[in-house]
Amino acid sequence: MSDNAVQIRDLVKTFGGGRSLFGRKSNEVQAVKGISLDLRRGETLGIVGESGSGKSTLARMLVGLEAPTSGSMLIDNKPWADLASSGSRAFGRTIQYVFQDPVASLNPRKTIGQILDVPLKLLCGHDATRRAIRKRELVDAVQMPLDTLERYPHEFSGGQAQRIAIARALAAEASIMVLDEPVSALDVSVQAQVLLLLQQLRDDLGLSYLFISHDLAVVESISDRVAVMYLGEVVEVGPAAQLFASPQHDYTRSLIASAPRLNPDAA
Ligand SMILES: Nc1ncnc2c1ncn2[C@@H]1O[C@H](COP(=O)(O)OP(=O)(O)OP(=O)(O)O)[C@@H](O)[C@H]1O
Repeated sequence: MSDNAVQIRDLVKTFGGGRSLFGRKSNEVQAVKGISLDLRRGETLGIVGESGSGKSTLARMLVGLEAPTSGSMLIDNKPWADLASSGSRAFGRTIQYVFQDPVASLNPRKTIGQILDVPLKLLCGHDATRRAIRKRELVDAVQMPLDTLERYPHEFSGGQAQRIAIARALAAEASIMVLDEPVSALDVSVQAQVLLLLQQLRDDLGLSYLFISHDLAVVESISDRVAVMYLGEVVEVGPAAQLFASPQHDYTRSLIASAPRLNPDAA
């Protein structure tokens, strides 16, 4: 048994490279190039890097939406391949994904109660009575009023919709969450509230977060440790305060230098 929530070793993901119908070889893109990384239990590990550095590909592999080309992953001590062979239900019970665009991630034709019913029924197998109790607990956990359950996604602001998406992720009772730019679509004041909620939930429920963002200020504020990705590799990983105060890698230094809110000289 490992003490880590997630253990990643020599992970590679290559796209393309196959032959088209006309026999032409498509260009190969190595989106993830041999990453080894641990997410410790109870921590928030920030992942930063510019667009195209492979952050989302890494996230998608972790939650089973994409298969690795090679390497290994242990998620809550379960080998990735075992989760994949057990189907999406096994992934859903182990690791949950929260996306950037909360409104688009919620089915517009269903009430929030019906949306929360899906994981409660399919992943947890709860009966109607138990589901009704859990739904109340979930909206309460994300500090939304009870009548949320009867309303539709379009009735909520971006920040409220992200709280609901977080409630849906909590429904599965997985202890690991991959948060892919979860506050990037929100106003700064709303961002702070959602980040605070995420921190409270992590501490109260003993969750572990992999927190992906372009926004270094957000990552610095929420992360215990930070990993910096560049062209599919992790070039630096360390405690957040240390990494931002004395970055070791040239790429980390240039990333910090170009972030206005972290570097007053750049503004
Ligand atoms: N399905 C795919 N097919 C082909 N190439 C892909 C696919 N998904 C990602 N890529 C490529 O892999 C590389 C990494 O992309 P990825 O989306 O993981 O980066 P990212 O750091 O998450 O970027 P962003 O912050 O813009 O989301 C890019 O070059 C991208 O074009």
